[in-house]
Amino acid sequence: MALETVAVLGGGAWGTALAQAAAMAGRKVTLVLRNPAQADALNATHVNEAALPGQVLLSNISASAEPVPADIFILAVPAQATRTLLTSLDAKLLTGKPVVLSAKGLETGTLARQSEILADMAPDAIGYVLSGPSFAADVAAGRPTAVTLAGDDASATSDLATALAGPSFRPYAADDRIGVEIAGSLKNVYALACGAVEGANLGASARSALIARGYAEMARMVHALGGSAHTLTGLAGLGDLTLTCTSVQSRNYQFGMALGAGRRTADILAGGAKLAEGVATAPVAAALAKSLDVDAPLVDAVDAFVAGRADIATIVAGLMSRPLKREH
Ligand SMILES: NC(=O)C1=CN([C@@H]2O[C@H](COP(=O)(O)OP(=O)(O)OC[C@H]3O[C@@H](n4cnc5c(N)ncnc54)[C@H](OP(=O)(O)O)[C@@H]3O)[C@@H](O)[C@H]2O)C=CC1
Ligand SMILES: O=C(CO)COP(=O)(O)O
Repeated sequence: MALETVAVLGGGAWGTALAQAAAMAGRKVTLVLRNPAQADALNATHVNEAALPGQVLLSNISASAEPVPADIFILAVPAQATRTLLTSLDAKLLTGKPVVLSAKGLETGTLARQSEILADMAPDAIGYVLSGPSFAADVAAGRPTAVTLAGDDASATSDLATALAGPSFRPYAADDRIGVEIAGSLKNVYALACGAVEGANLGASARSALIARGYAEMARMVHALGGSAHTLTGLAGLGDLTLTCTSVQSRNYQFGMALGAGRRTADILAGGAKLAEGVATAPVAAALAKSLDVDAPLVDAVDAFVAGRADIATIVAGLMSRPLKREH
């Protein structure tokens, strides 16, 4: 199958960075933005100023306000917008094509993973998920980055990884889409918690405890959904969990810091906060855990905290007074 041309649907920070990564890999890339004026400006300046200010994009990237045919599609809109985006597309465009899902979140209402949304909306597309420790600014600037790319067919996934790999962008092929998607979605929820720990001055020890117990919770969830907990030892699991839960560059971490400092979710959102996927995913993950009968006290705590149902002192007291148990 030809893997020469790439259409990236969604022109925010991540879509722009993935367009740059694909261009560095030698592909001919179209970045599809929904705003025609933004597409025109990008074609004129080779900068997507709204998404990655000042970052010059390679000349083999052009922008379009209309979807175009391509050998590879990459979807890079927020998790809650993926279904809307797919609704607006002619599904025939995606028939038989690799479609790389790069959003990290679970859908409100349906509890669906991104690949489940794709299967629902474009069943003839071939779904892959891409996730891992990768800030858009790093990828676009050509700083070394490694991610997981998971698909059902090992040989096709390796071919796709090869088509997207460049000198600074290294996708590792994998086969557990469930594990990769749950890891990418839940790490944002735990990053909110870790940011809150920093915002409330609860200490680095508490943050590391959250990371480790969050990892255990993720593993229970992945196992219950039929994925492999082993996936979590990789880039999409441990790699991204560590990055997002310890870095003030993370938007989820920043949002958590604001919450931990005493601000309310509605006020932070009203103040024009950047996208923090964990805010929408926390209640979905809590509902999913409940539906699977998985013990997920941290997801439940973040859900309650973000929704304003409990303050941080009450949440910490609740978590610390849970019955003692064996670690594994
Ligand atoms: N930024 C990062 O470092 C990384 C992000 N991700 C993930 O990528 C996803 C997107 O994040 P990111 O790009 O950073 O977010 P941004 O907020 O930077 O951009 C989101 C983009 O999606 C567009 N969009 C929203 N709804 C639609 C729609 N219905 N149709 C078409 N376009 C739409 C927006 O368009 P408009 O500007 O017109 O509103 C905007 O360009 C998230 O799930 C995130 O977790 C993953 C790894 C790294
Ligand atoms: O997913 C990311 C890095 O891997 C980006 O995290 P934030 O969305 O929290 O900035």
